[in-house]
Amino acid sequence: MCVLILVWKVVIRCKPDMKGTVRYLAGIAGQSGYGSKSTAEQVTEHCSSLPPNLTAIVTGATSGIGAETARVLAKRGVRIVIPARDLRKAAQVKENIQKEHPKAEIIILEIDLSSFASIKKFCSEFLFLGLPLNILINNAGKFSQKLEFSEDKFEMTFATNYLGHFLLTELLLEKMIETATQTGVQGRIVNVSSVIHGWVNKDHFSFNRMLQPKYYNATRAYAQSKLANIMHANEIARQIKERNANVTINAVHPGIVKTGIIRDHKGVITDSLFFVASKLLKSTSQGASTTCYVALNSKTEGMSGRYFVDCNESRCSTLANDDSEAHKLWKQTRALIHKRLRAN
Ligand SMILES: NC(=O)c1ccc[n+]([C@@H]2O[C@H](COP(=O)([O-])OP(=O)(O)OC[C@H]3O[C@@H](n4cnc5c(N)ncnc54)[C@H](O)[C@@H]3O)[C@@H](O)[C@H]2O)c1
Repeated sequence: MCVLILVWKVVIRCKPDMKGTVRYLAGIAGQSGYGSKSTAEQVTEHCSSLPPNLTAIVTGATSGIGAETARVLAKRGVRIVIPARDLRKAAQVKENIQKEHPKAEIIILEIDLSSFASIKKFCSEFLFLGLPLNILINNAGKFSQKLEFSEDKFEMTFATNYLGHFLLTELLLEKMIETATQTGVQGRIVNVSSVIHGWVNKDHFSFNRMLQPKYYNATRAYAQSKLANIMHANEIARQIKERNANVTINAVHPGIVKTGIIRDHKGVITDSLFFVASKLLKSTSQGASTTCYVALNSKTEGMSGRYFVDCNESRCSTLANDDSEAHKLWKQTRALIHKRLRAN
């Protein structure tokens, strides 16, 4: 019974379109030819002759979906930059990838995405290397069980998942546009969101309350940050289009994947329930497929400001699709971050 409720909550309630739900549960491929069972390797199979010297930054690549994304992109010949808090874990990921692909070029740099100062330092260090930047995967994610505040005094889940990636994208966007202009290769940004963004309605979407909530609800904070990830992608896509630049930005839901973030979500999933429910979850390779599809597959070239699930374009919530709300959120976020940076 519990498992049925969990499936109902996570899969059915979160999926705005029933056709997508049926396709997901049955593992049927969608229009793209890929579906919920496709792996990251399968969706990048045709990418063996990519342009040389491609560089990707993959946040949160020390575990789960990010580690698999980094592995598969490296396998296709992309140079990988791993921004990591835990340098030992990053070194382990690098070693694992290079065991499989000895020629893989992996660079590790320190970052804490919940700290503006750390993000600025990472970006200066990366830009100092003089490398091109073709792909940015905003994948790192946090699901804080209790109310915690970041170094900059913002709620931790929102700070890590949204504010951090907002600043990272802002500081790297010009480099991506410059690389795309010089090489003629389209730059691609992927914001890893979640279907759970649909749980947030307009009443709960107050910027100030998200930064410093009075009554903390872990699931709501996570859902808000994931909604903000989609709105960020939509707004930046609009701005890039206005500039006529050759960079795309999209948001993805990776599926419900067997990773640390799900295991840590004890509020909904107890240990025994996790064991049963894990049989229904995607593997990390399936979980990384939509990110890799949007980051590398030729079928997504030129697509921007879209939302993908199971390697197919999908519908996101009405609020996530609201252009004026997205612009408002972008303005508020930018003002807040710059005020904080000036004060530091
Ligand atoms: N697993 C799922 O079912 C699921 C579903 C929907 C969305 N997602 C999203 O997928 C992404 C990847 O998560 P995952 O499932 O692989 O979980 P995970 O816990 O294995 O990976 C999260 C990664 O983010 C990194 N990270 C967290 N806080 C950080 C910080 N302050 N600075 C730098 N790095 C930080 C962690 O070190 C880790 O490498 C997340 O954005 C998550 O919200 C996951």
